[in-house]
Amino acid sequence: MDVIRTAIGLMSGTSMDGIDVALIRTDGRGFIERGPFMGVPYDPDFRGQLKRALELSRPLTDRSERPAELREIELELTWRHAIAVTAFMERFGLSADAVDVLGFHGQTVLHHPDEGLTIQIGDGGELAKRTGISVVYDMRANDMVHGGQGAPLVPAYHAALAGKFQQAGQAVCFVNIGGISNLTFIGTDGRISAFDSGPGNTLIDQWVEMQTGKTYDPSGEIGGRGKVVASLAERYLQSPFFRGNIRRSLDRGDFAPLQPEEASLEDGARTLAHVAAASIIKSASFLPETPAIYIVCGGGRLNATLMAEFSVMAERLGSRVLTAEEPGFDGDAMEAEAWAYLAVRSLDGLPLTFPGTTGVDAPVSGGVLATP
Ligand SMILES: Nc1ncnc2c1ncn2[C@@H]1O[C@H](COP(=O)(O)OP(=O)(O)OP(=O)(O)O)[C@@H](O)[C@H]1O
Ligand SMILES: CC(=O)N[C@H]1[C@@H]2OC[C@@H](O2)[C@@H](O)[C@@H]1O[C@H](C)C(=O)O
Repeated sequence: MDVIRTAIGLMSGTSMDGIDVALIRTDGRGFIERGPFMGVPYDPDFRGQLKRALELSRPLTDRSERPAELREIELELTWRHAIAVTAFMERFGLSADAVDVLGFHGQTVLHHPDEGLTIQIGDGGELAKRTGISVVYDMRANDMVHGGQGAPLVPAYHAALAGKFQQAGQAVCFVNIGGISNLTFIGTDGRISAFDSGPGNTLIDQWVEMQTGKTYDPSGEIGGRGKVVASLAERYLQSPFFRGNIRRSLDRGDFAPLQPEEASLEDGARTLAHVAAASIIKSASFLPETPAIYIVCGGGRLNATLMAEFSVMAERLGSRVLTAEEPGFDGDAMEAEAWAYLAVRSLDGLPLTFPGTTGVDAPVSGGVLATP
């Protein structure tokens, strides 16, 4: 029998809004028992430091390079993860020896898949030392070495969750609407097809923050009061990214922010919510078939304006749209759970990525193990 391990996944995503912490028990294969979840938001000062890390990383050409200021931010990020793990274990009454492994994503500061360069800051060795728990980190690099785009990695977990839909003969597509959105299609025959689908919340967040100081559009209510400016929407939707399914993954900076003079606050938020929804539909045209069901995860599912647009577009094409919670998942915890799952797979040398997910030449494992 395969070993069942207890793993905690740690995700600091492209929205840079905080650390998601989730626990699962899994054999890294078909057995998954989902445990508790906790979100630890970043304060504005640290969000500022992460934005600075993106700037500092722009000129880097070697993924291990750490200019002094970037290294300081990396250590601060790592310590914040250690504090988040400790708080999580205290809250849920767990001791360090009850957890086999931490799956540590770190923070993506640069992602140029066409150049084979992806950089995540986060020091796995330091995290293992601080928490007393083994850490699997740097899970994207080996995929790139083998011809993949280094993202998305969550599809292996989505596929493991999709069993019940497969048994019901339904082709299902997970949609993660984070800073960037990504899709995982699982056919009735188990076939996986996955890729980033376009801008998610990042453009909306940047727009709302620039105009109001709020970091996002709560429930999509600002956008809900606006109208779509077709010419602006088209500017995004005519991007070459949507013309072919060659580039499977995106960088946070691939779509330029809307400029303040280009729209009113409300119309800008509405237009960008429309762009986020339409991007998913455009990219979904490259899936092997139209999914019977979309399962929506990530913070974007809480933007009612975006969700209303997406539901209308998807239903017109014959698909049903469910939030992750409707079939019993947790849309906030999904990526952190996935990082826990991938860490366990890494320990067992199982593939993390597949030709149908990152475009890697053949299924490969990945991740680096650090012990306390
Ligand atoms: N209540 C809410 N109403 C509207 N939008 C929300 C709400 N809560 C979160 N969001 C949006 O979700 C974003 C965070 O989503 P999430 O945590 O899924 O992204 P991420 O994991 O950082 O990104 P990625 O998946 O690209 O790595 C926020 O930046 C915000 O735009
Ligand atoms: C390079 C990188 O960090 N990419 C993220 C980003 O955020 C969403 C999308 O773009 C996805 O490709 C990926 O994250 C998820 C967790 C993944 O790898 O599956």
